[in-house]
Amino acid sequence: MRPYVLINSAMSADGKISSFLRRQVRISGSEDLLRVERLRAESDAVMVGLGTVIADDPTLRVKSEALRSWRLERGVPENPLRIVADSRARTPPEARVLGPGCIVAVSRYAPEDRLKELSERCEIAICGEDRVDLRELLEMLYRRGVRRLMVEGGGTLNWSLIEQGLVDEICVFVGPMVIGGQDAPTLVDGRGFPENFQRLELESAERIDDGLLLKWRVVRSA
Ligand SMILES: NC(=O)C1=CN([C@@H]2O[C@H](COP(=O)(O)OP(=O)(O)OC[C@H]3O[C@@H](n4cnc5c(N)ncnc54)[C@H](O)[C@@H]3O)[C@@H](O)[C@H]2O)C=CC1
Ligand SMILES: Nc1nc(O)c(N)c(N[C@@H]2O[C@H](COP(=O)(O)O)[C@@H](O)[C@H]2O)n1
Repeated sequence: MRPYVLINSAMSADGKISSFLRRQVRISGSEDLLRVERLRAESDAVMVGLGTVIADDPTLRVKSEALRSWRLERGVPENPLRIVADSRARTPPEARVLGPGCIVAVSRYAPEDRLKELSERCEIAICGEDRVDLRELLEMLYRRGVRRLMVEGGGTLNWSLIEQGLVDEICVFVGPMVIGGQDAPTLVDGRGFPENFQRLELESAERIDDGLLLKWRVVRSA
């Protein structure tokens, strides 16, 4: 058993989630950022890949006091669990995502000295041999009570999850800009499908800020 997995992202009109500089680009408008906050607050856990931690240094916490109180009233911690997929335990010790409530998922290849240092700042979950085994990680999260997992990128982690059939829904805000560049990260990077592309079903399309919010359901092949 695994949690319901929702990928949320913001991309430019040409499908990029950042520029070739790989630094955070503000694509979402204020209304979309509020929506993202609500999605976080409604999730049991929020996950990113190491590339996003290094590029954006996200907190992955719920910033709105009202939404944190809303969670507490429901008997859950102020913030969802924060998960980082990081096979070799390279998360910088000063990363803002670390602290109580953060799990760094590593593989058995992660060096002992890195694990020792990181384990002072977060919980460590060992899943997989060479790379984090995402299915194993999701099953572990389910056993810990995670029923709804929000994934906030980036393109490499999104690809691995989609390739392995571990995603149920994709929400993407398409912002009013062109970023361009063949080396700029896109919503889904990795190797890509040569054929038998993952099919999606459009659930809704809504105009928000100066862009479009698209919600897609991932179609399971029979
Ligand atoms: N506009 C948006 O909504 C968002 C944009 N971004 C952007 O995306 C870029 C980062 O994306 P990426 O470099 O693709 O990094 P990523 O965030 O997808 O992390 C990839 C890394 O995760 C680790 N990992 C461990 N196990 C893995 C597995 N089984 N499969 C895949 N990765 C695994 C590896 O170290 C891998 O290099 C940044 O430029 C950031 O600004 C990131 C999140 C959201
Ligand atoms: N929804 C959305 N819109 C954008 O324009 C973005 N650049 C991102 N990036 C993601 O948001 C994370 C920021 O997290 P904190 O607010 O620091 O907790 C960042 O890491 C990306 O995952 N998202």
